[in-house]
Amino acid sequence: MEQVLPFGVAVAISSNLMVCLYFLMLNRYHQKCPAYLYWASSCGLFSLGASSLFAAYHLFTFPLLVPLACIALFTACYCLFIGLNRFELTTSPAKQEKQINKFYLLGLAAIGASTIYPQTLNGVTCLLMAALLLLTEGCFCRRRTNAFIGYSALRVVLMVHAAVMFLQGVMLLTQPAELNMQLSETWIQVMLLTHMLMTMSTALILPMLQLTRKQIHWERLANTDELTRVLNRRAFLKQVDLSNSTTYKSCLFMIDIDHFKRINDSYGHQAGDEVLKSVARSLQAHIRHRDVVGRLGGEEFAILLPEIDFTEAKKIAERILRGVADQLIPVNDHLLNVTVSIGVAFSHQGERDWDSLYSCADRALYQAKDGGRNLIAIHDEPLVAAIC
Ligand SMILES: Nc1nc2c(ncn2[C@@H]2O[C@H](COP(=O)(O)OP(=O)(O)OP(=O)(O)O)[C@@H](O)[C@H]2O)c(=O)[nH]1
Repeated sequence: MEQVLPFGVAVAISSNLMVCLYFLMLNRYHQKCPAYLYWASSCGLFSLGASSLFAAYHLFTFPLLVPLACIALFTACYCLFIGLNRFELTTSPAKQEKQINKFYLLGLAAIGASTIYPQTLNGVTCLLMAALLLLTEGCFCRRRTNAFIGYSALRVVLMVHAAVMFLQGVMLLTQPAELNMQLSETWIQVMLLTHMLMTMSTALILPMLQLTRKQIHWERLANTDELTRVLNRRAFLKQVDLSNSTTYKSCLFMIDIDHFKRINDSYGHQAGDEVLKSVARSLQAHIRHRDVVGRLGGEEFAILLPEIDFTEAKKIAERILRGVADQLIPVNDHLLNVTVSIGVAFSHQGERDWDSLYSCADRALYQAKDGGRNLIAIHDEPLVAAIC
């Protein structure tokens, strides 16, 4: 029996331990992200399980060492899933976690049962680990993300690890008992090396994903109007720029709540805020997927509608006018009813830049206000009578 720790096993165990320490350090700096702690546990348990297995086959004959090592290895995969789940990589974290918890308990029972036939223990554990890794991969494969490359790399590593575990499991279960011992050693080495690959890549990928997530969060905060949750003026103008560079045909709605000052004066500023929120929701409910709503300031909103023709734009403006007028907004035990006026301007072939489109839509808006409010005015067209 070889008593010296093979080089591959030693490297893999020590690198897993190093990654474990690295995640523990990250956990200290990101206390609000428990994923790091679970990942550290996963690496630690992997090293512990693998070195216990090695010891059980080469150093001691303590009967419980192999089952305990198998439990540590299986738990390492479980921690890996929980870490990813807490990192919000899955679509419905609570539901997924419940299902995996059940699978984990069943797995522990299966490991316990296979101690009756000790030669099946390693094989069963391998298969259970492969299944858990595949379930983990399956849990977040449908997730949409901006960090596509990072997530794809993570998925590939998970799948490779699962495939290795599966093959090892099948080999261990189908080989005669006398070859099992030899295979067990190979198993420990391959398993450790694939897990090392996985922990190394996730050690690089996870902090990168964390950074991307924070960036997205800050960007969203900077671009959103705090009260109404639509784009703020700056972000809206950025969208206009972007749209101008990709489309020629666009339309702008300028929308202003009628007699909004009266609402503030009669019901208070907070009631006014509720009205602003309701109107913003109503605008968003009546536009197309690619249209963009922004709050330009006060009670003035704008909607940019790219690639739209006259008839469709008019229909959307009518829907908005009707939708807002039909809305009953609960405010201070009252149900308020507000209306908006809409000014519309088109740039059919890119003939108008933003300034000219804005001033045309703004003039149309004043026309709608002058015409009696709750109206749509289209620039260069006769005033549209109240449609609703
Ligand atoms: N509650 C609330 N009020 C705001 C906010 N921003 C601006 N206002 C108020 O919106 C009101 C705008 O009033 P005006 O520009 O006179 O227009 P209006 O009363 O809507 O009248 P018309 O536009 O002519 O129909 C002012 O009283 C502002 O104080 C806000 O964030 N919350």
